[in-house]
Amino acid sequence: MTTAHTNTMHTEVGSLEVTDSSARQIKATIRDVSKVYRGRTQVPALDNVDAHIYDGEFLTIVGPSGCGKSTLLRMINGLQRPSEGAVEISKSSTDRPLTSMVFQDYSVYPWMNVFDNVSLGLARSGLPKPEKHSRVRVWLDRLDLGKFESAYPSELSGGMLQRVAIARALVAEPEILLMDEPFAALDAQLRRRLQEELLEIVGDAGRTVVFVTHSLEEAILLGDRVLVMSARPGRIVDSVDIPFDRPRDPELRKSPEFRDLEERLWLMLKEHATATA
Ligand SMILES: Nc1ncnc2c1ncn2[C@@H]1O[C@H](COP(=O)(O)OP(=O)(O)OP(=O)(O)O)[C@@H](O)[C@H]1O
Repeated sequence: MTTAHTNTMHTEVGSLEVTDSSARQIKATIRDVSKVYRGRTQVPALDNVDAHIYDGEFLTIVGPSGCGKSTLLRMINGLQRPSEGAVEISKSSTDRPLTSMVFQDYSVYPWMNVFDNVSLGLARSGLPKPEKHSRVRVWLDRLDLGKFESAYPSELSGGMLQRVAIARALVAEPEILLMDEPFAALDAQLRRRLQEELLEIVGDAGRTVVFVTHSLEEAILLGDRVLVMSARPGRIVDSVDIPFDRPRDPELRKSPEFRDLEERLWLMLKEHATATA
């Protein structure tokens, strides 16, 4: 059966499904989602993806190149429709957007200064101007951009541009923050710095985040749970809970438990690395 992407909104928090013993509330359900890109050739990108996103969790997604990770994020934020199946998001508030997305390529507007780029996140919020401005300033400070609010993108480094994109996504306080390899274009040092900043930002707030990455280390360091996908057409082959408490010290990456988990995920990826269509 072919069903359109719905982003169904259950407005009553009390109506949320609760399924497991730890009573995690489900924020979104990806129900039997398949996607075939139809052009001169047909590209099956996702095959019957079934998954929950829990309220307040930091979910990371890993999988071989081209397995449909970005496609899945685009289905969650409604940029694309599934060929089959549906994505349902439980909305808890009427004045927050369902999702905001951060991409790998910074996606900031070169003709707007930092302040205006971040303000765009609130363009449809309906908030009065003074409140908008104070919320923008909170996030500029939080992401170390306070001194650069009048600067233009051409004056900023890659790391700062990505901070602008993250601030713009966060200022909107989306129900789900979607991040598609947001640090992939940064050099190793900057990538670590931004990982650490993100750890601090999410550590205290119980935000719902879905984060796609090629880096298993990043997936474990940041995630509460890792979804492992197979090669194209992507399926979910496993969901692995990350057993480390928060706040997390980035030094955690050196521990034997961390390295064991990384090895386990690597073996899973290797097993499912070959495309089947
Ligand atoms: N608009 C499109 N039209 C046709 N094929 C597409 C389109 N977008 C993506 N694809 C194909 O669908 C498959 C999944 O792409 P997608 O970008 O979702 O994978 P990914 O896992 O995010 O890739 P990567 O790891 O390289 O970032 C790939 O084979 C890609 O070439």
